[in-house]
Order: sequence, then structure tokens, then C-alpha cells
Amino acid sequence: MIGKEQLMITIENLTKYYGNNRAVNHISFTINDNEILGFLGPNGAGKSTTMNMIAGYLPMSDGTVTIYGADITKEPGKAKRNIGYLPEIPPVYPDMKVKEYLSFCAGLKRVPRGERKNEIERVMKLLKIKDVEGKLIRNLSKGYKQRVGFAQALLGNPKFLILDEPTVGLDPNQVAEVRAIIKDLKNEHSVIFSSHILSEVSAICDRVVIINKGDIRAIDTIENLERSFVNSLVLHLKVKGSKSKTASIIETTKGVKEITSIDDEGNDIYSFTVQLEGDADAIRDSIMDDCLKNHVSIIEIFTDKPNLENVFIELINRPVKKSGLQELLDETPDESEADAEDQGEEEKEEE
Ligand SMILES: Nc1ncnc2c1ncn2[C@@H]1O[C@H](COP(=O)(O)OP(=O)(O)OP(=O)(O)O)[C@@H](O)[C@H]1O
Repeated sequence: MIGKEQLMITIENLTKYYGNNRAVNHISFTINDNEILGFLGPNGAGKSTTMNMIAGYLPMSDGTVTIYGADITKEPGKAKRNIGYLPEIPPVYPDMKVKEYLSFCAGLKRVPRGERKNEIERVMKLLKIKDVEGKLIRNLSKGYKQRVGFAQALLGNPKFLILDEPTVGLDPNQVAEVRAIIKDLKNEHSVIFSSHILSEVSAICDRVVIINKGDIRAIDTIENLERSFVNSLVLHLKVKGSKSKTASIIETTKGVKEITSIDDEGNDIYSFTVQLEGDADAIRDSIMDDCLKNHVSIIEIFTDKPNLENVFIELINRPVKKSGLQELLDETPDESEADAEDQGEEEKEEE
């Protein structure tokens, strides 16, 4: 086992509240030396909030972040010396020229005067922005602005790089180039980079942290995540009728592992995604029979094998705290039951 002191970055119980809204909920993970850690989650999952806190740019509500032994809250100067940060919106000054801006940043980052020229040349070469060094940043394309922001993060060669959606806004060629740069960085750096695109993360990461609604859903290698789902099958069922009745039919069917998502499509139509274990055809037939008996109309039913995309979707939808099914059922009211309740209330009022 790796001793804690060897771990470069340790995040423990990190939490953020915006008013009453809990954007990040007691998350803990580590980033090892020379590791690229993917931070994956849908929009609004809490990625930028987490990265801002790790970088020391946003106060945390609770928890600790330790960068090479330095606590980001207690010793921000010492901790930040090892951090290069590319926020979601690159912090570039539109009225500066590219080289002038990098020189300004090198000063802020206390790159020794005698080394600044070489250091600026190094990052410009790495990000292929030498040809625009004399241009005003305001006149650059979005892709070039992103690269200038990335170059700024690399100034001073910090050991730990925090990259928030570094490929957003880039054309496919630029995306490939930036991914190649990140892969190369691994030789000398540890990197955490966020994305909401699974293929992007799986292409370059050693491990991945999957986050949704502020909670960690999984921390593992892509291979392990795939392996843990490889023997499972997924059943998709779309019905018109009672959500809770259908959920109960599915839950009580032998061979059903878990209901992983329920989508309310309106007009009493619900789509269920269900993980199965065993004979998928027999399980499907049994669910069909029970639905018929219980007057639940099936609109669609089929099984398939999960691919990586399914794994991601299942993990981000998987409830974390309350009993799983209850949380899924609570997320949207059962329309047919709500109607029945409303009717009951109306009847009571009439009385
Ligand atoms: N400054 C803020 N004030 C209030 N709420 C905020 C603020 N910033 C983020 N939030 C909320 O916190 C939650 C997490 O947002 P965050 O931007 O961290 O997610 P994200 O995973 O980075 O999303 P995206 O991929 O869209 O950038 C969201 O519900 C968002 O609305």
C-alpha cells in the first residue's frame, strides 16, 4: 500500500455549499505521482467547484486539500507553488499581447528573472503558439486563447496541473494535439483534468473519478469499470402505467440485480433501466407476464450488453445514499398515483 506521505495530492471530505445548495458533498480521493486522473461528470456535477477548491481559488465549506504536504487553506503560498491551473474560462487579458501576457504571468509565478525568457519560449513551443506571440489576445480564436491559458498554467513547470475542461472550444485537430500534450505531461507531472466526455477521459487517463450531483459515484481504472459490468446485462423497459407498481414488479423478479434509472417521459410513461444477472430472456419474459397481469402496458422491452457509455450513465444515475430504488422513485412523483391522490382530495372536499 502507498503511504499517505508519498501521495502527492490528498483530498479529504471536500464539501461546498452555495447557500443551501450542496454542490460538493464530502468527497475524498488522491492523485498519485505521475498520474493522470480524469474527473468525469455531467453538467452541474460539481467538477469546476471541486477544481477551484483544490486550486485554492474558492473557499471550501469543509474538508482538506493537501498538495505535497502543504494544506491549501493553511499554507496557500507553499501549496500553490506546485500548482498550475487552467480554469474553465482561461484567465487571459484581452488587451495584452501573448508574449507580454506570459511574461506578466511568469512574474506573478515568481519564475526567476534569468529563466523567464527560456521558460516563456518553452511553453509557447509546447502549446504551438509561437506564431501568435505578438498578437493581441482579444484577436485570437477561442482555440488559441485556450492554448494561451494552458501555456500560462505550465509556466514555472509546476508538478501538479489542474485542467478544467481543457479541450472545450477546440476543433478536432486541436483536441488531438492538446490530448497528446496532456499525455506527455505525465512523465513529469501529476494531472487532474475534468471533462463530461467519457471517450476523452478514457483515452488518456490512468484512473477516473466519476461525480454527479456533488457525490462520487466511482473511483477506478477504466478497465476495472468495464470489467465489473462485463458479465451483466441491461434491460430497457418502457411502460404506460404506475411507476411504483412497475418498479415493484421488476424488483421482485428473480435475476434482477438493480433498477439503475427511471425516466419520467410524461403522460404516465416511464422508462426503466435495469441490471440483470442470469438468463436475460427468462427474466424479460417473467417481467412481461407480471406487467400484463397487473395491467401495466409495455411500450418497449429489450436487453443489451452495457458498453462503456452505459457504464458511465449507470454510474452517474446510481443513487448513493438512501435505499437505491426509493431515491429513484422519489425523484419524480408517480403521475397516476398523484392523480389518484388529487382525486381523493377532491372527493374529500366535495364531502
Ligand atoms: N458561484 C455559484 N453560486 C451558486 N451556485 C453555483 C455557483 N457555481 C456553481 N454553482 C452550482 O453548483 C453546482 C455545481 O456546479 P459546477 O459548475 O461545479 O459543475 P460542473 O460539473 O463544473 O458543471 P459544467 O460541466 O457545466 O461546468 C451546480 O448546481 C451549479 O449551479
